[in-house]
Amino acid sequence: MKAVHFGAGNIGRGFIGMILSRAGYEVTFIDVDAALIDELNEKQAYTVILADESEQEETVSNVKGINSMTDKAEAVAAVRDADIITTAVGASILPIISGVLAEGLSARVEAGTVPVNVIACENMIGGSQALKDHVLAKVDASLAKKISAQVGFPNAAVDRIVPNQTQAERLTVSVEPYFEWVVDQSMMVGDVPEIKGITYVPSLDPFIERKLFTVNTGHAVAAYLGYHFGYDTIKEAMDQEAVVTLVRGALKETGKVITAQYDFEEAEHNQYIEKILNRFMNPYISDEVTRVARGPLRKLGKNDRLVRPATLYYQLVNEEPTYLAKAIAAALLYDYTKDPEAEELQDKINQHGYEQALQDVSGLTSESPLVEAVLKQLKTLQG
Ligand SMILES: NC(=O)C1=CN([C@@H]2O[C@H](COP(=O)(O)OP(=O)(O)OC[C@H]3O[C@@H](n4cnc5c(N)ncnc54)[C@H](O)[C@@H]3O)[C@@H](O)[C@H]2O)C=CC1
Ligand SMILES: O=P(O)(O)OC[C@H]1O[C@](O)(CO)[C@@H](O)[C@@H]1O
Repeated sequence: MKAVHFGAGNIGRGFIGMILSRAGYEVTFIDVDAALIDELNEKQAYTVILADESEQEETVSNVKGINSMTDKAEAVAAVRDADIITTAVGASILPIISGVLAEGLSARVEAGTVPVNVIACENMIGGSQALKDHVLAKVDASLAKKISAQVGFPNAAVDRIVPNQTQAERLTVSVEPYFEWVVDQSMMVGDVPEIKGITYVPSLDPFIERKLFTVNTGHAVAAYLGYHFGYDTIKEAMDQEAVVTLVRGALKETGKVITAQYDFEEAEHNQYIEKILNRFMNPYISDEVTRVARGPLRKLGKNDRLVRPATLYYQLVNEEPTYLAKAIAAALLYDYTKDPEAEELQDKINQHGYEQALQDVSGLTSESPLVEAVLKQLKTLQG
């Protein structure tokens, strides 16, 4: 059985590749990082270490790599012949990988082979569907019809904290013990592969929103406020009672939105929140605030982890989401110069001011009460 995974980075090696290899797949990583691909091909295995007191090590074997920059034809052929295809490249890279996917899937459906599923494992709502849209936009109408019939793009939620790595051995990756991979079965085609570690559900909405608006919202709040208060890592930020109070406050707000919409019990959801706060405090993980805060333009987007739950809070709870508004204000202050999106955000703010910049990146209009709430919180943060 052959798996093709786009993105041999932290989550690609530390989570998705590991699960697929454990399930008996030969895993081919497609990436653009030449040195990483060379090393994967040389060693054909790598180590995953659990970030807890056990420091348990697992060898992930039966893996290889293809550099899609230099060996595009090989990447296309791997897609054509795969039994399952996954991605973890970052939301903004999905349009870029859709070219190789479109060519490989076109060759596949023309040859009339068995159906296949493509699962985007990115932190976003509707990731696989978005990837499908990019792929279909690259082929003619007849191929689009065949691909739609023979290729499933089931949306997924993936949860495991894998920080940037500082291992001496480049391929080695340290990961938190916890993981969850949930896939929307209703969007799949053909036989559903039995893969230990994947949970198939009839509808993904409750799971992706619970995950994105708890794990990712909470992490983003800790990162933007942590950065604002001068901390380097999530752990350092979460060692401050004041930061924990702000993160917990934001998660209580998103919790109200989640339990108002979906069938999660409030008490059970509160336990989920506390478990996640503990994961952020894992002393065996050193996670830079700048990794978790990366891409503030994306993270301030209309459907992303901060603005969407804050907007829903007005609609479903009918109150002002003060903690989320503070986190959005902190995101607007995020000026890390090595992050191109932070640079672009600060340029926008310098040119047009906070209010206009917020509206531009979030799609909120001047009538939205959230804009005023954020500006109010901005003043408190700026002292
Ligand atoms: N690190 C984490 O804890 C988690 C990350 N995710 C999601 O997984 C995705 C990847 O995140 P990370 O693994 O942390 O990032 P990463 O930066 O470690 O890995 C991304 C990989 O994609 C590769 N890449 C870039 N452009 C490419 C292209 N055109 N074709 C093929 N590969 C390309 C990069 O070279 C890199 O190896 C993101 O969407 C993230 O939100 C989801 C859950 C957890
Ligand atoms: O990958 P993104 O969406 O930029 O954000 C970083 C996120 O990745 C994670 O490490 C895993 O989901 C989160 O903890 C964090 O919110």
